[in-house]
Amino acid sequence: MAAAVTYEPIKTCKQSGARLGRVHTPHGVIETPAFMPVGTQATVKTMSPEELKTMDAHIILSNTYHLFIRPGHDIVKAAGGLHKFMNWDRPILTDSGGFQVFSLSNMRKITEEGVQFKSHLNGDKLFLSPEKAMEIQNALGSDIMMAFDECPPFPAEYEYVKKSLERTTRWAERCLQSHSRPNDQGLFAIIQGGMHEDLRRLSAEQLTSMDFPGYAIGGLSVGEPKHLMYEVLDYTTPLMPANKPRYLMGVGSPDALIEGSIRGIDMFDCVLPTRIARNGTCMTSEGRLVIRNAKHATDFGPLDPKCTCYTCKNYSRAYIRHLIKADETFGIRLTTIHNLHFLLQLMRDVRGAIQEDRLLDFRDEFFAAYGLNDN
Ligand SMILES: CC(C)(C)OC(=O)NCc1c[nH]c2nc(N)[nH]c(=O)c12
Repeated sequence: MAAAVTYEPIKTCKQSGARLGRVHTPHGVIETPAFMPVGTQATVKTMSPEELKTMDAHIILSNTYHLFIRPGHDIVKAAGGLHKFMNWDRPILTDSGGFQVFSLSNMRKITEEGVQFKSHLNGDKLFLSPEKAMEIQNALGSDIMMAFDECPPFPAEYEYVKKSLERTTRWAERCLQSHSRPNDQGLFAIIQGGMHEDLRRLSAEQLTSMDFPGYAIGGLSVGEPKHLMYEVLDYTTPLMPANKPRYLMGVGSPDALIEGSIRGIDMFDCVLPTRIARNGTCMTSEGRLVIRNAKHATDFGPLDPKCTCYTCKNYSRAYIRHLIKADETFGIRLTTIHNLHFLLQLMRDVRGAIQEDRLLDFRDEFFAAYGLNDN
């Protein structure tokens, strides 16, 4: 049966305190710090598993809430689980659905028991709870499962955030109890607490006392200024066990991936690269490039001269601009391949810089070329 999910520390960067590691899972190893492409509905939009392997993605993310409402976790289970269903034999992390319910569903009622809400697809009345979220994730068979939490809105009242994190802790306890895998294999808890140091500390202490295999920081990248996110990381990551994976949820942009790695984060996920690709915005070593811009109409060079991805090796800005303007599907496949490769390559470079004890120098070099205020 499935092995546990364990963290193997490899090295700490002498210059920055960032760390190199490996997360071992039943479906393989993840070199960290790592970026996880998001495949919300059992596909990283427009990408085949082979293309994801070509760009060396080690793990992808999928969503409990989305697969629960469509096609239904019973169908995925009948297919042999999510790996088989989507033909991906490397690690999968599933988010627990709590966050999606709070961000997607308009009508919802939160009680101690769980969350009543309406499907954003057809308005059906639905209910998610810690037990239901674990039932769904165990049916999907993901390697890493997230506890069912509440991500409070930003900004939020101190008292609301406090009550919310305490319920999130009680929900995490219930996830542990209802997890069908022995010794909570692969179940990560999510530290909440908003932008308040004492509440982040309270959430971390309550959750680390339950000894989960891994810990995430939720409730960030919710609209707060970047410096505030980094401040929360400065005092929250040291509260997380050094011998367990640290996952910063919903992050992020190139600068946030570097700054988060410097603060000891091991895993990141964000829809940014795939989402902006669909409107033709590309991340390049000189900053963002909006391919629809007329100046690219006769530019027969690659999106990024420094990039080695399939798109940059074979197609020009002029051609990609044409496809995007013509709303040709191949166009967003090419921009998606490039953006995902760009972030996966960035993480390879971050790991290389940690290996050479020079991550702060790397950050300065990257920002000088990319532009400080990317988001
Ligand atoms: C607005 C975006 C999505 C960029 O970030 C966040 O909301 N960041 C927080 C976040 C992302 N995914 C989560 N999953 C869960 N269970 N809990 C969370 O708090 C989060």
